[in-house]
This record gives sequence, C-alpha cells and structure tokens, in this order.
Amino acid sequence: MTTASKQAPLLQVEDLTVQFPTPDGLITVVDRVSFTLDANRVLCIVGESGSGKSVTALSLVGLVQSRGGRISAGSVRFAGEELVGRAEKSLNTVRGRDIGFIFQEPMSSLNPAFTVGDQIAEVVRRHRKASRRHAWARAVEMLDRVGIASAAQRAKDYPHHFSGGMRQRVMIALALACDPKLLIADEPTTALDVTIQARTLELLKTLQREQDMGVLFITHDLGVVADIADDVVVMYASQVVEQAPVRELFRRPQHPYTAGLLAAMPQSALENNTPLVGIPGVVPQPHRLPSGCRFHPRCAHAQPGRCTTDPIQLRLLDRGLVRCVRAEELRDPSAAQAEPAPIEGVTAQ
Ligand SMILES: Nc1ncnc2c1ncn2[C@@H]1O[C@H](COP(=O)(O)OP(=O)(O)OP(=O)(O)O)[C@@H](O)[C@H]1O
Repeated sequence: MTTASKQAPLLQVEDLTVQFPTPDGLITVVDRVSFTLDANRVLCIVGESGSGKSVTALSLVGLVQSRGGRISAGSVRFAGEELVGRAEKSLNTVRGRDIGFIFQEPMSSLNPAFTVGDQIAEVVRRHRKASRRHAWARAVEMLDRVGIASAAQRAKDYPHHFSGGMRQRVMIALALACDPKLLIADEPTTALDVTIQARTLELLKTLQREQDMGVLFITHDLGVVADIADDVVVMYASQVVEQAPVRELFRRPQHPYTAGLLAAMPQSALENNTPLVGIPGVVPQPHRLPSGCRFHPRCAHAQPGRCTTDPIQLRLLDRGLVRCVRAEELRDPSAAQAEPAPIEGVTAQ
C-alpha cells in the first residue's frame, strides 16, 4: 500500500449505482449510495427487505456481476485503492485475504464435502501461502477463538455435524482466518434464535476489537444495530435516506422512515407502553418507484407537492445526513401540530 493509502479511510463508497436487466427493463437497485467506514468502526446498513442492502454489500467486492447485475457508476475504494473495474483475479485476492464475508446462511458458503478444518486451512494456504501444517494449525486456532470446544477434534468434522449457531461460528472463523481488515457481514445472525444471536453478536464485537477490523454489518433489525453499530446508514428503495452516528439516530431520528423503524422495535413499544406499530405498506419495487420522496406513499407526514413531485436530495443536517424536506419541522412538535392534512390513504402512526 502507498503512503496515501495509509491515511485513506478503510472503505470509501461514493455514488455507487448498481443496475439489473429485467423483463421490465433496466432497474436501479442501488442508487448513488455513499458512505465511509474507518478502521475499528462498525457501520450498519439497515432497512426493510428489498431496500438494496445485500446488493450494496455484494457489489463492493465484485460479487454482483455473477448475479447478473453491473455497477453502472460510482467508486469503491478500499484503503485508498479503487476496486470498481478491477479484474476478477485481483478482486479474488482481496476477497478472503483483506475482506472477509459472513452471510446469513452458512451452508451457502461452506462446502458439505470437506471438513471445516480443511476449508479454513485451504483459505489460509491460498491467501497466506502457508504450509499445510501451519494452515491446519491456524484453522484449529480460529475454531478455538470462535468458541468451538475441542477445536482440534471438531476441525475434522463436516459442516452438517454442527448446529446452526456453531456453523455460523465456523463461518466467522473462515472469514477471519486471514486477519482481514474489513469484515462484511450480511444478516449473519438473522437465522439464529435470540440467545444464540446475542452470543454471536458478542463474539463478533470481541473479535472486531481484537483484530482492529472495520465491520460493515447488514441487517433489518434495529435491535442488532443498537447492539453493535458505531454508525448507521438507513436505506429505503435503493437510496440512503438517513445516515448518522448510532446514538444520534436512536435519540433523534430525522427521517420519518427511521422513526417508523424505531417505533416498530419491540423494546421501544415496551418502554413507551404503546402498542407495536409497523410501517404501513411495503417497499416499492425498483421498476415502480413513486415520484418525489420514495417513502411518501407510506409517510404520515407527506405533503402534496413538496413531498410528491421532485426527487428529494440527501442533505447534511446536524451530525447526520437526511433525505426529507420536512426534517426540521418534524422535530419541532409545534410545527407538527400545524401540519396540513396528510395525503389521502396514509394514516398517522
Ligand atoms: N439478480 C437480481 N436480478 C434482479 N433484481 C434483483 C436481483 N437481486 C436483487 N434484486 C432486486 O434488488 C432489490 C434489492 O435487493 P436486496 O437483496 O439488496 O435487498 P435487501 O435490502 O438486502 O433485502 P433482503 O434483506 O430481503 O435481502 C430488490 O428489489 C431485489 O428484487
């Protein structure tokens, strides 16, 4: 790495745009997404299903092409070096060695035909040019670090010998075996039951601190965000709608969509002694986006004209970024009382 790259953020994404060809024409599923992740930080991307979180994560290291998509604009710099447009062979080296991945379903990444020890050792051999013996020792060490008892013995087992939670630990061992600087984790705990999920998050936090990693964590669950994030990017209908440090976001969400997600958290309902409310409606399909603010058909505060006509820009407000023209008014309750009638068909939350 060059001197300049030492000072560069670990991951800098600018105006990333990803499109897929479909029978309905070309659709944009990631629309000018920008964010920065520094070393030792955890950045969560949160949003409902279909908002573009996974495609964003996959496109960062060239995994979206194999699914038929393409990066049509934007830049992804890892430690100052551009990844967009790099040859597959070069990206393959970056993946696994400098950037580790964990996905929701470990079986999609683990090969059922090889022992878990062999799979971890193979990655270490490939990226670290380690001898067989050293690679195997590293595999056992990693299994031990992720809390698998009798690691030397269990390394000889096949993936199906492990429970769901333990398989996810094996995935974490595999992803971190080469000491990556960046870990991308896409809904890694969603399929696990609550207790195992909490333990897995705790483990990830510990490893993140021990290995000085930056972590990009994709989730639809704000409870998980509260547990693990330093900074948060909220995505809706392919765009970033809010971005802020985690405390700011929870204390004072600036976008009605973020406020809606927070209101739908079971814990906030318990604390406020209010019934659990979801956000009415669903995320629009990329080929059927509403005009104006993409959230306006579901927003209790949307106003005809201002919110429904022109695209809304992301703008700096206090310590974060927000894509809502009414953000200042909405945080002042007296302004909210003076609201004109909302758009027909949308009920206030
Ligand atoms: N291979 C593909 N071809 C066409 N459209 C796709 C493809 N993969 C994803 N999409 C579309 O891209 C949009 C964003 O999907 P993405 O998986 O990134 O959402 P998400 O926020 O991660 O949701 P989830 O949590 O359900 O994965 C969706 O509308 C999805 O249908």
